[in-house]
Amino acid sequence: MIRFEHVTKRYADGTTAVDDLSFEVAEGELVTLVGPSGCGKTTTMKMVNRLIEPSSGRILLDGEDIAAIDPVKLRRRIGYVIQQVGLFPHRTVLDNTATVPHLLGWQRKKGRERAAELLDLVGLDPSVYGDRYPDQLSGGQRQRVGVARALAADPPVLLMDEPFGAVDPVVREHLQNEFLRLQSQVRKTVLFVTHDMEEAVRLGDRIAVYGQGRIEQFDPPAAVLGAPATPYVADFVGADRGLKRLSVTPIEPGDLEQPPVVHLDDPVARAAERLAADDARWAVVLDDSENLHGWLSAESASAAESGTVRDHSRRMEAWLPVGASLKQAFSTMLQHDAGWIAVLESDRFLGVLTPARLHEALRRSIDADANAIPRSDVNLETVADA
Ligand SMILES: Nc1ncnc2c1ncn2[C@@H]1O[C@H](COP(=O)(O)OP(=O)(O)OP(=O)(O)O)[C@@H](O)[C@H]1O
Repeated sequence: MIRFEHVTKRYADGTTAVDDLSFEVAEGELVTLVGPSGCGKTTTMKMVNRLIEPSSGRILLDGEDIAAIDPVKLRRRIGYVIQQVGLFPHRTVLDNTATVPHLLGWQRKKGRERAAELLDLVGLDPSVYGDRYPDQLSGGQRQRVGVARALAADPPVLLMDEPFGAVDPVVREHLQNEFLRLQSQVRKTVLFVTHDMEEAVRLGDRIAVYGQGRIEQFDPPAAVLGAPATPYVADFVGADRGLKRLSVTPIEPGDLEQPPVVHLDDPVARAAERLAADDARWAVVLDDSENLHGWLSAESASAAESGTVRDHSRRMEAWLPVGASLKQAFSTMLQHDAGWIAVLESDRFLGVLTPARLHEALRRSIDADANAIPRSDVNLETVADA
């Protein structure tokens, strides 16, 4: 979709901002460009919509050399979101969002309808926010309007230059999650500039890690974290990359522990025997449809004199779908102050993740990436401590 072929940008003062860059971004892919200040990320991005012209090399959009496309027409195919959102202060949120449809000559009504639809999509109720002016919004809300505006004419490509850089970390994480949800619906081809590795890892299908004017590594997040291509990348990714990996490592069925399982209508005495036989401290409780209900402790089962599991079990709120990240698992454990969480596929109970299993999964994933083998093939005995 976007292809850089040996692109170099040398500014008039002799600064080489980008040096012989070649890479390709597939349709519907989100690539994050990450690197220290001044390494050429913004220059790379601005060459795509011809705000900056390359000194040599060429850039293709859908196979077409962009040098041959009229810049104004080109920019209509490319949404652009920047940190200083650049909303028009004297226009309402709705009118700001409809800017591009308006420039494209859409009828006013159609443009405003589309704008309202997009505000809704980015989580701003148009009937509440549509008639406000930009200075009547929070920073996070203004960023959302910026994203809605960039999407208004439904461009296939989005360029985003530190779009969430100016908001506090909590709002930022919220915007990132919303943006991921949005992207799963609209599937744009996205170049996303950030200098925050955590953001690059959370959002990118692939990450381009920049050194001075060059890409040092161009890989999916797990590979960048697990197998940094050069000492520079390892250094940039940081010593806490094990921690960052949590957000890109999914829970797999092989990570789970299988405690005893009992059912709601089982006599509690039988459940107690089962727990004693397995020498287990607790059992998972399922209902008739094999859906998770909660748990039963060995202590309350053996103390019970009569009744069914239903009478002595407790509900379990801490669960996640298989495929959720280890970071979500960790955070769910903390939130519920739980020593384990249930992992489900649709509604079906698959097993439980404990802190020890979580740590094992993390160690396995590091070794799997370093040796390019599946996680299930990793022999933990031979894995060095993460
Ligand atoms: N108009 C210009 N003239 C001369 N040098 C420039 C110009 N614009 C950018 N540069 C230089 O080119 C290099 C790359 O700049 P660029 O803005 O692409 O970096 P960046 O990675 O986006 O940095 P940041 O994260 O700080 O925005 C820097 O050394 C910068 O000083």
